[in-house]
Amino acid sequence: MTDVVEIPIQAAAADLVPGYAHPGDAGADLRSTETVELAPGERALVGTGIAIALPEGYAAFVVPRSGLAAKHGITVVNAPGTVDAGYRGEIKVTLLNTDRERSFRVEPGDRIAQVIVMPVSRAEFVPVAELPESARGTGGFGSTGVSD
Ligand SMILES: O=c1ccn([C@H]2C[C@H](O)[C@@H](COP(=O)(O)OP(=O)(O)OP(=O)(O)O)O2)c(=O)[nH]1
Ligand SMILES: [Mg+2]
Repeated sequence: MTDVVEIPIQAAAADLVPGYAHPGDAGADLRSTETVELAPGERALVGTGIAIALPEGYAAFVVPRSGLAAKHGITVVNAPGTVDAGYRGEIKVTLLNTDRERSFRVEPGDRIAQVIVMPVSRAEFVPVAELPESARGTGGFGSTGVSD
């Protein structure tokens, strides 16, 4: 059993409290409080009816559900959406329908995305004249090859 982080939550209804489907799951599902019809290519900011108080040193990340993505082309525009520890507002999900032909309808109570709680470091960015060398150096964006 890994550490469990206790997170105070205010939920508009008890069934909106995010739940893990299985022991060991990283993502807890977020539910919609709204009815939304997403036309092909359309996006919407969808309420989840919850607000949380993350401990300092943690963040929560709003990410898509793979089933909605694979079957319906539903994703989260800004994935991973970042919920800061100090944020006390309602967590919202920027849902996007990437399907070119089919609309997607969200009903209240539907599981629209998931949230992952993680410890995060706070950085101090220190300007320097030279960065330390590394094996990768400045190579990126496909420098090791793209297709194989
Ligand atoms: O998917 C998301 C992403 C963010 N937020 C909330 C929590 C987060 O702490 C706040 C601000 O997010 P972010 O910093 O990504 O947005 P911004 O456009 O930079 O807004 P701000 O100027 O308020 O920081 O919005 C959500 O509810 N859902
Ligand atoms: Mg910001």
